[in-house]
Amino acid sequence: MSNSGMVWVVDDDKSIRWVLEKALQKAAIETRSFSNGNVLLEALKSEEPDALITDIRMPGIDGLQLLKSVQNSHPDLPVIVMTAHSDLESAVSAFHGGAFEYLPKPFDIKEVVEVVRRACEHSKQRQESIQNNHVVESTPEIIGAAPAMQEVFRAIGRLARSHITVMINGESGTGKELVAKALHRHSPRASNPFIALNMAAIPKDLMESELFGHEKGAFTGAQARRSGRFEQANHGTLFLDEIGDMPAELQTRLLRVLADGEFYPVGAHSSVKVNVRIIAATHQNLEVLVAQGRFREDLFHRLNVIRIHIPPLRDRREDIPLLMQYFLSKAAAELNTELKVLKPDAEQFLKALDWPGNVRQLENLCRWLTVMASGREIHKNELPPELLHSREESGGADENWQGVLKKNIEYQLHKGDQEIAKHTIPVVEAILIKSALDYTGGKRHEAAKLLGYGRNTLTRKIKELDIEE
Ligand SMILES: Nc1ncnc2c1ncn2[C@@H]1O[C@H](COP(=O)(O)OP(=O)(O)OP(=O)(O)O)[C@@H](O)[C@H]1O
Repeated sequence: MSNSGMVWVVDDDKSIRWVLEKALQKAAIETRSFSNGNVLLEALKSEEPDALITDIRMPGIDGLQLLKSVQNSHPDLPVIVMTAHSDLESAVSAFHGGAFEYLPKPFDIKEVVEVVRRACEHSKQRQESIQNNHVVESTPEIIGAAPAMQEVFRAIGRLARSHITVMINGESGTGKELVAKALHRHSPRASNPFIALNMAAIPKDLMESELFGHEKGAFTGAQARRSGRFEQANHGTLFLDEIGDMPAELQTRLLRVLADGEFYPVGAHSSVKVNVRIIAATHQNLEVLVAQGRFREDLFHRLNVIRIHIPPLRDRREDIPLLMQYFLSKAAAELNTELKVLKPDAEQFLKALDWPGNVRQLENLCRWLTVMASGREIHKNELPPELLHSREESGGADENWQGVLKKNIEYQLHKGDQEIAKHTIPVVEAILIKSALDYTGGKRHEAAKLLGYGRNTLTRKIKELDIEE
């Protein structure tokens, strides 16, 4: 089995198999495809992937039968079930049949990669914990030298040994879950479960039973009693990601559970008591949601006891090289290949990008580079084309004056201009002096000091360059 993750895909539709293969390979995940479930079940007798993606509707053995069969033979193998959106019934069955995740069609490729990666991670953690003979929560390091990250670390330290509710704010991929795990690990609950649930990833109809569990027969497909995440997190921590996506009725239920410490699973007649620490996270501005009447104010206040803000990556660019080094060595170890090294031109370029997907996007890029870059050293021109272009499209180069200057010089060269330095340097120098004079309100003495020129030099240059004051 590969270290990076091996996923088996079963779908009778060749084009879907092709799309999935391409997307997963690009994300450095190995794939093997099957056009029907029986062949896959046969292959499972001799080999085991990290995760399985199956369609629901297929000729021969269908997705749900396959799920059932795999559950019997390989109960710990994560199965991801794809289904058309209209098929809610089957989605409910899939979820409660024990599918790791359900993916509504038409699916978003990014989402597929994300879910598969999570499934592989899940598999790996389980294998590690089996090897170590006890359940271990993997303890990834949190990298961050930027002052804002140091502030986050201080907050984790100050909150250690506490049971207090925490709200984590930050864009997607900034590391909210990582911080939540760190809070858990440094709490008195560390030896009890950390359970994460992403409100944005679960179909609304399934959320209630996912959180609170259900009794046998509570609804179609509920063949047995199932404990909810609250119960699973008893004495531990429940991480509620994307809390802003929680529907109104559930907000009310959650508030009641937080107040009473007990709840009724769906279809149950007796209540369950739990002791759970809540850590909530969101990329949204909950105050705005409250003002719009989309989030309960009383629940907001209950959750918003302590707030930790994780800044987007573009606001802590100094961490980009550190994170890249960390992820490149992690990817090299995982993939059992040589460590790739970024050359300064590539690093400079990456440091200046905006990273809308934050740390997660950076991590994915490092995996991609580890697999795709041909040599040990990575130059700028070996970066994925979409990254190189994103900069041009967003006009990002304009924010970078060296880039603009470079383009201008290239243009002059192209035109066949002569004595380019002689023309360019005075222009740059004039901008330098003019800005300093504007800044000091025309005080030459101060401007000279700020620029590092002698007073006389500045006077001479003002004259030579014909700068108006
Ligand atoms: N400071 C960091 N150091 C090392 N790894 C990090 C850091 N921040 C994030 N990561 C990694 O980046 C990935 C995304 O982080 P995480 O899942 O915690 O983000 P998130 O904010 O919870 O995202 P989302 O809101 O989309 O769920 C994870 O693999 C995580 O381990």
